[in-house]
Amino acid sequence: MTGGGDRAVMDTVQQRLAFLSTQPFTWRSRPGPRRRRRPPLSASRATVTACVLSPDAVAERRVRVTVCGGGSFGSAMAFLLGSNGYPVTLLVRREAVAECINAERRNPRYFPADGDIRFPEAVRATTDVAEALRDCDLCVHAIPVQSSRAFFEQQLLPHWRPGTPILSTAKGIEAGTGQFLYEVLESLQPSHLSPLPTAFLSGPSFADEMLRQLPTAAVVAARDATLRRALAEMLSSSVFKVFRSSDVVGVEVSGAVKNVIAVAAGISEGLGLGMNATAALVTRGCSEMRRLARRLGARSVTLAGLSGVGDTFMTCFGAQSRNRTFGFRLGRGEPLTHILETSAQTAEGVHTARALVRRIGELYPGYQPRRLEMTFPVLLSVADVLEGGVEPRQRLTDWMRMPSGSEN
Ligand SMILES: NC(=O)C1=CN([C@@H]2O[C@H](COP(=O)(O)OP(=O)(O)OC[C@H]3O[C@@H](n4cnc5c(N)ncnc54)[C@H](O)[C@@H]3O)[C@@H](O)[C@H]2O)C=CC1
Ligand SMILES: O=C(CO)COP(=O)(O)O
Repeated sequence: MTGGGDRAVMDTVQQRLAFLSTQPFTWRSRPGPRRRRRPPLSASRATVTACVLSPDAVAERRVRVTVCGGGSFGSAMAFLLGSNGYPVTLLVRREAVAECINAERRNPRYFPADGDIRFPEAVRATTDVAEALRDCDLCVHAIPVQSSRAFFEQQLLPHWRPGTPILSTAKGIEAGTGQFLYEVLESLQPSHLSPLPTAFLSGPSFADEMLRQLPTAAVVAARDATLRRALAEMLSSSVFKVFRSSDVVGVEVSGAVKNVIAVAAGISEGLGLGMNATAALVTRGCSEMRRLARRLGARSVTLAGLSGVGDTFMTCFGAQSRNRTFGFRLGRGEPLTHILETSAQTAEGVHTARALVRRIGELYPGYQPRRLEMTFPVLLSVADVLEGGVEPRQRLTDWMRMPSGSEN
């Protein structure tokens, strides 16, 4: 900026900034047309319970946490909450894993043997579910979706103290029922006990990066404002930034659907179709995610947030994503059964893609199959490919030939 006009502009800007810095900041909402907020469908049906995590207990680190599931994300959650000073019990399935965690402070399967990552002293492990849940004030659920209902019914609920909040981190749809995990939890509301206070954590958060204490941001969704505030405070640290949301449906639907889009992105890369095709699939997949989630009552802003496009971008383009890797191997021509047999960890998108076919059919009852295919081409194509009925490349060719109207 050298001209006199530019200098005048700069002077004005500086004067304005100097003026503003002397004024107390007050937020005034701009008058505008009144918007009617539509509550998420199931929010209106849900019972909101009082939060049992008192601000004092949170601030004084007195909340006793039990993390169910000693896989990669359960370990990352135990590490995060233990590092934040809360006493954590990690419920694992194998005695040898519990012993290694207690003796060496590392999970033998997920912590590099030669690395220096160690659980803080606040974390201890057990295989005994009764012991793990006995004095628990907060239960963090990190077990894959397909095993969740059986775990809740057979292990968690018999030992659950009424009122103890459950924070779910699993992302997917139950194959047998077509239910998202928030719906599974709603369906389990024990009538003889007080309702389950539930919350959901989602967002772009690879477990491995959390263990290496790399900066991560996520969103915690709950219908109870006190619960989400307490959880956000417990989880937040200098490397873990937590946003809050009341849109449980949006956070849960996007967290599940992004795994299917990641399988599509992986297939595209495995086929060597190039970044143009992959970016197009991911973008259109996000439109389908938005359409489906809105149908279920989600808010658009959630789908544009961390659990929506944020996690979708990371999972679709991050090399360590298991869903993307699954799709990549499929695109390279490996048989599905072989990939399933040799995948050590959970790729939730596989079951979720198949369950979505049923769920989409239920949500759009008047639609003919062809119309559904035009409405959800990416999501339904992944299911078709996984069912083995169609070659991935053929599906993409079909999609390219479909009429494309306005972008929405
Ligand atoms: N790994 C990651 O970066 C992230 C994973 N998630 C979600 O967290 C959930 C769990 O994923 P991961 O920990 O990555 O999977 P994982 O495959 O690493 O581990 C799953 C763990 O669950 C345990 N498990 C399975 N069935 C069980 C049962 N019936 N009872 C007790 N334990 C059981 C297994 O023993 C295993 O330790 C998934 O829904 C995933 O989408 C969410 C965010 C990030
Ligand atoms: O959900 C995840 C990170 O947010 C993990 O994705 P993957 O299960 O594809 O590895």
